[in-house]
Amino acid sequence: MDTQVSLDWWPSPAKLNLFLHITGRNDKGYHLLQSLFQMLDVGDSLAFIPNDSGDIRLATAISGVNTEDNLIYRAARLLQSHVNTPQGCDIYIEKQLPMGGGIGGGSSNAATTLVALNYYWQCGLSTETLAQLGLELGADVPIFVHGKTAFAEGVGEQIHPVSLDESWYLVVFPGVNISTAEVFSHPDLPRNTTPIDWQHYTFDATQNDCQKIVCKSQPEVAKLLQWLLHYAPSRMTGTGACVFATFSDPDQAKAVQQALPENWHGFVAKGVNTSPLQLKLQEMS
Ligand SMILES: C[C@](O)(CO)[C@H](O)COP(=O)(O)OP(=O)(O)OC[C@H]1O[C@@H](n2ccc(N)nc2=O)[C@H](O)[C@@H]1O
Ligand SMILES: Nc1ncnc2c1ncn2[C@@H]1O[C@H](COP(=O)(O)OP(=O)(O)OP(=O)(O)O)[C@@H](O)[C@H]1O
Repeated sequence: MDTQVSLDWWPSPAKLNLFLHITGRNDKGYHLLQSLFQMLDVGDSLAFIPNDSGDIRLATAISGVNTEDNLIYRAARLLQSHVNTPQGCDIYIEKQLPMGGGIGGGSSNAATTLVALNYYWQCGLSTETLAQLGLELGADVPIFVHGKTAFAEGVGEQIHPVSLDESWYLVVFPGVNISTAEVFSHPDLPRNTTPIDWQHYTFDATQNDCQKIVCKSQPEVAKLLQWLLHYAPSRMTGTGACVFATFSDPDQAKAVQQALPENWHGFVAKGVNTSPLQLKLQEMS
């Protein structure tokens, strides 16, 4: 089979945390957050060929990630056992997003897998049920299943969709990977930011509570942030390492991208209120 022409690609978009406040911890030690998740129109792509054998096979390997640990494989297995289907799948991956960048690559891949296989295997699960299932794989999976730009609270499972004005983002990876678990276990991480009323959100009155300790332990992130701040309002996303700069005009974002020093790689993306994954699902239904 010529897979190049016959594969039907499903988008697996990136997100930005426009702000990230840590307001406490739950009884499992997980951090309670408030965050504004901005969906982007850029990301990875996945394609699925269902089979009757029940095997889940990753046709494309991700360097440094074992199949059993890959969130795509784990999402497929989780759904398969939840609905007890005899069906399996071959899964193709076009990876674009840097791993450990704070832009949600792995979580988004898991969400796309749940949504697409729910469609192909005709499981009939609701978006809410898929989101609850996704939470078993990672805190950010539910938000990607819903596929809406949204305020999120709790560990990311309480979601309030919002409609933001059109913005463009230059997202830059400083070339260092950051472990989410390490940031959350740092003794100096602020953990008691006063909760805000998300309906009165402004960029200037918010922050990323992880940014200070990451900038201290990874000077390259601090350097990148200082560089971008000369051009536009900028902030780290998630637990790093990517930093984004915000523009109302895509040409300005592209001009700054052109000016990036050689060791930093960035992409320009549009902020969207509905994710490309949700648009694909609507197109298929
Ligand atoms: C900070 C965010 O990037 C915001 O988008 C996410 O909430 C992180 O989500 P994620 O990468 O899906 O993280 P997970 O894979 O669920 O968790 C990785 C590790 O980070 C810690 N963790 C994660 C999320 C959270 N709300 N509190 C935590 O303490 C836990 O030790 C966990 O074992
Ligand atoms: N399909 C996948 N794509 C990317 N990473 C994966 C995948 N499956 C498992 N992982 C593991 O998850 C780790 C975190 O990757 P990911 O790209 O989700 O980080 P992130 O962008 O920091 O996410 P977040 O913003 O949710 O914290 C990787 O280092 C990798 O070991």
